[in-house]
Amino acid sequence: MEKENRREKAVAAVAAFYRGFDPEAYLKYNYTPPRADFSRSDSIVPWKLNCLHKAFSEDAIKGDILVDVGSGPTLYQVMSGCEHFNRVILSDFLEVNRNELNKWLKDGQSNFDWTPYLKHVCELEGRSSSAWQEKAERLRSVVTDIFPVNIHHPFPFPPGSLPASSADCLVSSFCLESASPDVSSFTHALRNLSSLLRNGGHLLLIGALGESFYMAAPDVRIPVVPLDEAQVCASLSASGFDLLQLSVYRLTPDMLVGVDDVKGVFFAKARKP
Ligand SMILES: C[S@@+](CC[C@H](N)C(=O)[O-])C[C@H]1O[C@@H](n2cnc3c(N)ncnc32)[C@H](O)[C@@H]1O
Repeated sequence: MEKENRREKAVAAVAAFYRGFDPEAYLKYNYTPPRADFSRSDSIVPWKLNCLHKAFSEDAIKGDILVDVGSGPTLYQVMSGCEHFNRVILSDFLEVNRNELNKWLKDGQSNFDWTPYLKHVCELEGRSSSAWQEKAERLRSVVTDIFPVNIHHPFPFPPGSLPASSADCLVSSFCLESASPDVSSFTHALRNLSSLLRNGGHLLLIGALGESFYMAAPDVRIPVVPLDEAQVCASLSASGFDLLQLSVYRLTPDMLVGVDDVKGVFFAKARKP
C-alpha cells in the first residue's frame, strides 16, 4: 500500500511538469530540420518513418483498429498505419495536444505543415510524392477519435470509449519514458497498454534511449527515464509481450540541438501472445 502511494506521488510529480507543455515549441524543437531533414537518411524522423513503413507494409500488420497512445501534437506516427486499418484512434493526456491534432484533422488550421511528411511516406510506399493530398484525406477520414489517455491507469482510456482488448495494433512514440518517474512505472504502464490490445495484436513502440530530460517549452524541462536497450527488452517481456524486433538509431552530433540529452532512439516490434 505504501509502495503504491509512493508510486502515485511520483507519477503525479511527473504529470505536474506537463502543465507548461507548448505544442508549437515541441513541434519546432523535434519536427523541423535537422531532426526532420528528408534529404538525409541519418536524420531522426526519416529513420522513424522508415521503421513504421516497413513494419506495416513488409510484415503485413493490418486490421480494424489502430490505436496511438500519447500522440502529443504529432501525426507522423500513423501516416503509414492509416492505410492498413479501417479506424485510427489518437490519444493524449493533454487537452492542448488533442486540440492541436483536431486543428489539422478537422479544421485544417494547424500552423504546423505536415506536407513534407506526407510526401515522404508516399514515396516510401512507392507512390509519387504528389499523392500526398490523398494520404492527407485518408488520414482525416480514418481518424475517428482523439481520446484523453493516462498510461498509469489499469485501462488507460476513459470508461466506455473503447472496449478492452479491441485494438488490433498499438503505436506509441516517446510517451512512456517521458511520462513515467522510473523504470518500474514504465513497465507498469506497458502492462496497462496491453489491456487495450487483442491477443495476437502488435505493439510498435518508439522511444528515447539514455535521455534524462526534454524541453517542452523554452522554460519547461520535463524529466525522462533514461533507458537502455536491455531495459526496454526486459520491460516488454515483464509486461507479457513477445519481442519480435528491436532496432536502434544513434544520434549524430548535429542532431543534438539543445532541446534534450537523448542519445539514441529504439523501435520495438512486439506481439501480445
Ligand atoms: C515526448 S511527447 C511524445 C509525443 C509524440 N508521441 C511524439 O512522438 O513526438 C510525450 C507525450 O506524452 C503525453 N503524456 C504525458 N503524461 C502522460 C500520461 N500519464 N499518459 C499518457 N500520455 C502522457 C504528453 O502529453 C506528451 O504528448
